[in-house]
Amino acid sequence: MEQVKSTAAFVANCSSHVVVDSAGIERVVENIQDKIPKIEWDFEGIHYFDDGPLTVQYLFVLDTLNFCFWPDKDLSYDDLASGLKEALQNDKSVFDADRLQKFTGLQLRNLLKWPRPLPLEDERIRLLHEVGFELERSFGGKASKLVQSCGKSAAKLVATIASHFPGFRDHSVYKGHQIFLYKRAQIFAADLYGAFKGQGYGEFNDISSVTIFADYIVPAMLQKLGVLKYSSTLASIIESNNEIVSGSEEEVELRACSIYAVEKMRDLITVKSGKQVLSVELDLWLWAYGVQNPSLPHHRTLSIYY
Ligand SMILES: Nc1nc2c(c(CN[C@H]3C=C[C@H](O)[C@@H]3O)cn2[C@@H]2O[C@H](COP(=O)(O)O)[C@@H](O)[C@H]2O)c(=O)[nH]1
Repeated sequence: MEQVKSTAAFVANCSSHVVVDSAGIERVVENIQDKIPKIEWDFEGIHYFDDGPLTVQYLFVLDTLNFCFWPDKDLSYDDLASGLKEALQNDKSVFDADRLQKFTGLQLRNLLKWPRPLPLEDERIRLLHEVGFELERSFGGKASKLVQSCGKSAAKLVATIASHFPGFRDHSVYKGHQIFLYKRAQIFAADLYGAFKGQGYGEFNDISSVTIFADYIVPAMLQKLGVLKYSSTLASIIESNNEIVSGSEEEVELRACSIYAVEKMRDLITVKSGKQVLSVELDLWLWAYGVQNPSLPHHRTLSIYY
């Protein structure tokens, strides 16, 4: 995760379309008075949880598909999390590695009770096949074995996922430099931490090294709070719902500056209060408020990473 932090800082330092405003960070930290509003993992009550390895399998499948809902204006992350939960409750073997490798678009759509093709449905299916195949080849078919192989290190988990599952390699090249954002791999570690309350499969000695998950909600929330400032061209692209190309300077800056800004916010909280906070906690607070503001304009990029 050091790579995520250092490359996000590189982008923030030579950014052209997005500025991280230190005064905005100061204001937010003052307003929350060093207390991040506490949001419970699964505050929505939509996730599967049974305290065992099947929950790990569920979360890995969930985060394999945890991207790009906005092209269908009625679809949201909640539909995915609750649809997969119901499917698992009805059939405990639905996410077995051999079955993941055979999923079709129509089956996934039916499973989620979605009446039309999902956004990037062919990519979702390709990624499910990849996950089923590699889980079977290297981890006895079980996401729980993948987690256990990482010895309570979230950093090792992210690195292991990125090395085994190409679909999780959330990298970009920006001004000639490779930038690491790892949204879905990191959120899997955070989901384990949140669901298992830091115990068992959710115990990580280095959870503080996880950054925020650079999606399309957190940047919008940071902009609303005055932490991110956009160039007038970028602001008008976002406000008019025009698409931003994956890998473009604008897109990488939106994501990387969000990571950098929240790391700065976290440092400032520590300086002001002496308290250590986790980026995972800041992320859940920002995200939960962001999704409760559906009118918040967010950037639109077709991407398998977020
Ligand atoms: N940064 C960040 N991004 C997150 C999540 C989550 C859900 N995390 C669960 C963990 C605990 C809670 O109980 C949550 O349920 C989804 N997303 C992203 O949001 C977008 C979906 O938006 P909309 O189209 O409006 O549904 C999409 O990019 C999706 O990948 C998060 O926590 N942090």
